[in-house]
Amino acid sequence: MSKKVAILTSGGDAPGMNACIRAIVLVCERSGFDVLGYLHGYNGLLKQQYRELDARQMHNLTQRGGTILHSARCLEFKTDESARLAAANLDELGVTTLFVIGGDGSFRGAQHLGNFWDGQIIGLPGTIDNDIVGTDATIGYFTAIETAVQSVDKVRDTADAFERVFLVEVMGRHAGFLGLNGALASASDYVILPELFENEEKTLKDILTQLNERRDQRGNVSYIIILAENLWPGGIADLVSKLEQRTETEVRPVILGHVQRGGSPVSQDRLLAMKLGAHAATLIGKPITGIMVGEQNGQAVEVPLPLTWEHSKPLDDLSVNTMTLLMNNRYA
Ligand SMILES: Nc1ncnc2c1ncn2[C@@H]1O[C@H](COP(=O)(O)OP(=O)(O)O)[C@@H](O)[C@H]1O
Ligand SMILES: O=P(O)(O)OC[C@H]1O[C@](O)(COP(=O)(O)O)[C@@H](O)[C@@H]1O
Repeated sequence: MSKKVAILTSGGDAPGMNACIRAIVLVCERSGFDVLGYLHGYNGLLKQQYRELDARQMHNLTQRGGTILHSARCLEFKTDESARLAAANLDELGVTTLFVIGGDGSFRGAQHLGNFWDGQIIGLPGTIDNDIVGTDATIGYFTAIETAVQSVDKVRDTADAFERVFLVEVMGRHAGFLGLNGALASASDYVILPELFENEEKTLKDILTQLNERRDQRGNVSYIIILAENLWPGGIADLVSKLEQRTETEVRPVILGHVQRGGSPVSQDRLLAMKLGAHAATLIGKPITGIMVGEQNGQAVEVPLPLTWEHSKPLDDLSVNTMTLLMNNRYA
């Protein structure tokens, strides 16, 4: 009997998930394995909702954003009862390997399932947040930076025309990777990130000092602040109003939101997705389970799932130092 493997995508979708599905399916097909795709994350696993996947369906897929398997959050999957049901459903279909493409929450779900299922479980890091330890980057992160940068470039045009202050909110849940690199690559003026945030007063003072210095030296200037979501205590509207009071000028907010999750994946995400997906498929049937396949320094690595979430992934020093030199601590 030929081996049967399954794939699901879970949590926040990320550009490149389709390229990863394709890589897994193509390698499986070469090896003569059957592949099915569960729909809507862990929901599909609980409801036995799936479709069969073969190489023909993978045509023209790499460049598509989103995920053909759909994604979802599934709170009930946290219960033991759900994990037992999922295990029974996998066994009923004869699935022996499950690939979970998602973020740290999805990996917790995979680990939970592993407590009740004897099959092989392999995670692949798919999230725009890049907040997964054990891999240099996650699938979707580069595209999200690109989208943020293109959006800020456009904001800059109108900000320049009016010499206005803009506050742009980016995603990232609790991680500043997207904010930091989006801010740097768009040559923004100031960035507020969860990892570096001290308090409201200090942040407001820093911004005021920098903006006033700029205005003293150059007259009216445009000024763009990048704000990571879920960070400012009173939300973006509160920061806008505090900045308007203190700068005595209009401040306009822009919330980039889910736009950052969409779009055709950039090459870096396609390549990462293909490399990780293809490598993961070569592990089928080997005595290794409960791991994430990641990339570190150009090498594929296999990392035990708990290590991917036990600690927060730190921002890299080079990016932070560059930001300090060119953005937050540059007054002229
Ligand atoms: N502790 C957990 N136990 C079981 N399942 C979990 C756990 N944490 C998350 N999940 C599952 O993973 C899904 C995605 O997690 P979430 O944190 O929303 O997204 P992401 O995987 O992108 O981080 C959840 O909706 C749930 O189905
Ligand atoms: O789509 P939702 O449920 O509103 O979730 C928004 C969150 O999902 C993300 O886009 C991706 O996060 P995850 O990959 O951890 O799901 C976060 O940046 C954002 O905070």
